Amino acid sequence: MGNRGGKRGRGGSRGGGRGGGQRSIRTDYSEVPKANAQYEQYYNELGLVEEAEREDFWTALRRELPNSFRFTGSKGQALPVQQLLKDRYIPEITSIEHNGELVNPPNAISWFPDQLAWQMTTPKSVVRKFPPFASFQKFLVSETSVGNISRQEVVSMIPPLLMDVKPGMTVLDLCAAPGSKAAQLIEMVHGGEEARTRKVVRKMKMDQGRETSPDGRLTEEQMKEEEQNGDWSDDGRTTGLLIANDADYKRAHMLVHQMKRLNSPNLIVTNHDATMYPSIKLPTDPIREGGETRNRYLKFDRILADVPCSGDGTCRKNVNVWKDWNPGNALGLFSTQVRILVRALQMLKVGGRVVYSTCSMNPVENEAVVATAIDRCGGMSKVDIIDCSSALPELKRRQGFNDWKVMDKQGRIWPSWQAVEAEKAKNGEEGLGRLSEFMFPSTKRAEAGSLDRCMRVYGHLQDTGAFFITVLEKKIEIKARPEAESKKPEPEPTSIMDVVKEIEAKTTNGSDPLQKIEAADKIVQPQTNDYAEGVSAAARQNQENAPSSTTTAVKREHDTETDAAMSTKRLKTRDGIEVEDPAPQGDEDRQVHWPPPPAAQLDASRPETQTSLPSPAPPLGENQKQFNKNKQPYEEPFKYLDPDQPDLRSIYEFYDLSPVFPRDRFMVRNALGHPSKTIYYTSALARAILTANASSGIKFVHCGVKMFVKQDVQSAEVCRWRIQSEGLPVLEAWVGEKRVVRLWERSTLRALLVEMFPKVDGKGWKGLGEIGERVRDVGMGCCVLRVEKGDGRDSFSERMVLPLWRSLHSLNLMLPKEDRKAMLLRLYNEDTPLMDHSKERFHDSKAQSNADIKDEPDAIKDEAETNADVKDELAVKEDVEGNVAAAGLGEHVEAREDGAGDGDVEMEDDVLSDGLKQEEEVEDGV
Ligand SMILES: C[S@@+](CC[C@H](N)C(=O)[O-])C[C@H]1O[C@@H](n2cnc3c(N)ncnc32)[C@H](O)[C@@H]1O
Repeated sequence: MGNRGGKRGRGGSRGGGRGGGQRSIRTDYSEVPKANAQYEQYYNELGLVEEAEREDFWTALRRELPNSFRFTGSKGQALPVQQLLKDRYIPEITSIEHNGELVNPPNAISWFPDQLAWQMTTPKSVVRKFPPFASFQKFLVSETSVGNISRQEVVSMIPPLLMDVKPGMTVLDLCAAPGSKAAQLIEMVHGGEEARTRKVVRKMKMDQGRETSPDGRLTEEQMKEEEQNGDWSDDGRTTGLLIANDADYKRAHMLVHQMKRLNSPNLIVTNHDATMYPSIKLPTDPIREGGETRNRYLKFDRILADVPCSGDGTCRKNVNVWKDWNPGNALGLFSTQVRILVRALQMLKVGGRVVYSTCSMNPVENEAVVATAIDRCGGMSKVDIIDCSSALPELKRRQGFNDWKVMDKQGRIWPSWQAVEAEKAKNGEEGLGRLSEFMFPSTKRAEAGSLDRCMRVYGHLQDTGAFFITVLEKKIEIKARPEAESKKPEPEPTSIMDVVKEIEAKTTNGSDPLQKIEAADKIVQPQTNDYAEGVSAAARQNQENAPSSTTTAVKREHDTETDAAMSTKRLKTRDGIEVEDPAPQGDEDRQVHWPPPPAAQLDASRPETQTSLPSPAPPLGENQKQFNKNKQPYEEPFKYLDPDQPDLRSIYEFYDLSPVFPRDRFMVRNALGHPSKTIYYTSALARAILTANASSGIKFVHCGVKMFVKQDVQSAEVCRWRIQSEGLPVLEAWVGEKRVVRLWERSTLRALLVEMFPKVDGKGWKGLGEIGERVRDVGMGCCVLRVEKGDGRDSFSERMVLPLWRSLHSLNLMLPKEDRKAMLLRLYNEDTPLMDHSKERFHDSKAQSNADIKDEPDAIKDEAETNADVKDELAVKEDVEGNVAAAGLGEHVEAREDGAGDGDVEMEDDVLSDGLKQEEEVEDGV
């Protein structure tokens, strides 16, 4: 069920739904009774599927969910991994017998592009435990941990596909944790990037006469043609952005963990309540510099609202749905879902798309939400439902409902709001309090008759979970009515001129009391507290149960942020009523979000310059942690380095970094802005956003790819900053030849993977084969190891780039151990133990000569540093746990005791890089 926070919502669950990390404890699926009278009665009476399909529908829902996974499409390296599945594991799996029958191998999902998504009928629980699957299971786990595979439920892959994301777009995922769809979205944002940047570099080298015969042989004309089609403005790097958000602090950090595998400099993670997601400021338009500065706000090309929901479509995986399903779950979430969708539509560009999705089958959480949100935004002339019936042609689906009934929390089923009102008048409100008019179909609303363009996917159609998806397009700028007004007829259109005329007509002599300006009411409707009793009750409950403890804090922060955003676009009438200044509406560079999110209470009396923004965290002493009023640790600020900063200059020089590579995107995360341990890199747009919103109160929890990490060195000539493997794909093409080592033979790489510190001094280099001489001469410090493609038997079919460290006596491939193991398995089908002879050598050398002993300890430290990521993850875990402890979230315990979902607790363990457990987290991707 959706993350409703409150007593049980934070980590607990009352259903099997999604939204709060709730998942069933690992229970034997077959042992759980799969019956729930209300669940079955409601959906049968609703006619969710036709009579003839009903049995198939319920039979599928009672069967354990098949296993599914997806290859990372944007990573060149993921494609050979996909090939490996076909060549090595499928033949292996087809020979396995389980329960006396041969196992069905994984099949590519027909409607997913490029055979990147796969499904197998054998449930995950069997693959995990049955010994003959051990090597396949190891493959899945290790490739998942390095980002080549994502374990994701099949139906969860649909919404991102329908978003039609193109590289260069700005995308927002409002409810993103644990991040399976966000991972899909960031892959799309990076689509084609690897090939583009390689082409740009090749062309540059050709222009400089350094490369005459490029592989790929792109002619000038071809380059020009491609340039017109792709995202080439930043030398082929994608200029797009994904902001992935989750209201739950702990889950936002899980999201970071999940997304980090994909190493994107174009990703920002935030931690806000999506119902009042703050407007994100952009840097002031340079054209206006020197003149009047006007605020600009980011609007998005694509937004995903994969909202918290009751999750009753996940009963094939979350067995608790059967036990816990009750109609109140959906009724209580309706209001939050509407608010999230309306806020998404407000932040969308005209012409942009919002995809609304749930894994619930209940029309109250689906069609009713879509209809209400469209209605609040002014109807279908403003927001249209896109007909996706011809998209993903092989995907079997059903149309959305134009008509439905609603089950109240006592299990009575109501055909219409009128029937509810009649019952209320006759017998009182008992059991009807949560119902609202907006949960029912209405022939009066503009969307009537169009809801069949919504998309429903059921379990029996292609052996999956169930999902609801709707694609909305914003036709023109909207002014969403606040909830309080939704029941009222739309006010007559009016303009600021009417207000001005009325003010003039009512000019007073100074002693008269100020009079009310009627025309202003048509622009700004006075807010009342409830727009429908039922909804307000649900809204109140949602407010109480708001996810995590962020809500109150966000509200304050957001109020002021919104205030600031609004201040330039509002006029104040003489009686103190604020009205909208229509002029800026037409002004293209002002991104106006109107009205403010419903919960934001604007304080009109506050002068524009005065804010109550959360004060930045005071400077911390080492190892000190400071907590905000919600007992969450302050996030370290994001500080960009001056391109001429001395550490950066030493980096440019040592690596002979091309001057073309941008130098103003390096960032550190500490209040002083000093490069002390790690230097990150972000895209230009991410930089613009982090800088423009540095003191806005927006809670940015992650941005940037680790590019350089500080390292002890053995000589003053060696750069103290080594290239981190995450950042290497972005940087490698721009590193000068003097720090590049090339490798062609499989056997050479194998030796570097197995032996952690092969010897290079003395005659040691001779044992390193083709790279021996080069590494002997390259000079100490970090280098780029380029693994090149070739045609021979001992050649590679894929190109790879890895960071290498040359120390005084040895070499070290700077990869975490999990990555080494994953590569050994992928490239050599080996589970060989890694060898580390450095300690023995260190002791030998210590016995022989003191002069030498500096080297190996440093090398050992290198390795420890190589695992800095693992350490960082532990730090995240500490933060997360600190937060949990500080906030006193006893709910986790309660959730465990009552046998409901303990997903969050389980997921924390995942952060410990325990491959098997990690797999569990990804499994949560619905
Ligand atoms: C269904 S899950 C999202 C799954 C995710 N899109 C994925 O594909 O992995 C819903 C998420 O919404 C978050 N959430 C709940 N209420 C929210 C709110 N008001 N604003 C933002 N996020 C919220 C929950 O913490 C939960 O992580």
